[in-house]
Amino acid sequence: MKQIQWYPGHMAKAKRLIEEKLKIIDVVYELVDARIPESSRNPMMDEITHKKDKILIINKTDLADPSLTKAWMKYYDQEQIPYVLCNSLNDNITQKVYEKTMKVLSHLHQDDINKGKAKRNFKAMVIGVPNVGKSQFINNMAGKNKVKTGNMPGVTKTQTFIKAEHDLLLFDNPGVLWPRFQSQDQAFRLALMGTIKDEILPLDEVVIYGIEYLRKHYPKALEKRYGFMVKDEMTTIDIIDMIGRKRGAIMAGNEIDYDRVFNLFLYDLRNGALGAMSFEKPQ
Ligand SMILES: Nc1nc2c(ncn2[C@@H]2O[C@H](COP(=O)(O)OP(=O)(O)OP(=O)(O)O)[C@@H](O)[C@H]2O)c(=O)[nH]1
Repeated sequence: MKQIQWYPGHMAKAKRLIEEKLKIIDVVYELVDARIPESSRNPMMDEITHKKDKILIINKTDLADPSLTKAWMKYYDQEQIPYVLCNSLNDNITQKVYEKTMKVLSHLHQDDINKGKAKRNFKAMVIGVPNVGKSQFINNMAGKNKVKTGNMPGVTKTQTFIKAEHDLLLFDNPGVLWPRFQSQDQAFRLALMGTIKDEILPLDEVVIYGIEYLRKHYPKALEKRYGFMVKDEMTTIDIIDMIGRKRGAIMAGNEIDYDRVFNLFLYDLRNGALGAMSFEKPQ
């Protein structure tokens, strides 16, 4: 596979906007996808946020493999990186995010007390690569449906400032950063999760990568979802063909409609229809 160069023009602008806003914020919520926690981090995060306090928000935990999530918790504990596990879609996350924020910012709180200042409302900013759930997280924290969400990379556009519960102040325009491509695996993982646009990598290669990964790590998931036995002698293409036949993705002449198979497989994978699974484990 050729080296992927991906640094869209608007990302340079996004970086500048983030740096501008950071001047007045107290803490960065760095959102990542629990299924690929490291691959969905941005390589320039530390450079952009300098010494700002950061909390890693490990989002979409409902879609991730619980045993691998445990391994990541151990890893981040060892690395002394403060984190919160979130399912922004269904859980009430405000309390735990608030508690972690107070813990991480206790030095600011103490400064205020020492200087005899009134308790301030901490200001937070959400930053993350596309499609990790930044808008959903903010909606959840805000307690009302204010931000538009969608399963398409790059939908977050509007800009306002909102008051979340517990008097936390949150920019409702999250900082969108580009993901990194340091290896082929990383690029494929990001493509599988819908973090990069489907046009960036060849869709057939992404789907083949996904099916081979599932076959190795979660073979039962394929069988359960599509209703056929994955036999040892089957090639990846055989599996794709079987999914097509089982799901009726057939064109005239009894040919498999590969575009439909690719799209339905990726839809299933990204939305948890194949079960909770993760695509990366700590090194
Ligand atoms: N299952 C599950 N889905 C989630 C969670 N958080 C967000 N989503 C879904 O993931 C998709 C992307 O969420 P968004 O909030 O639009 O993501 P974003 O990071 O703001 O995306 P961009 O605008 O592309 O930067 C949407 O379909 C959300 O409903 C979660 O914790 N669990």
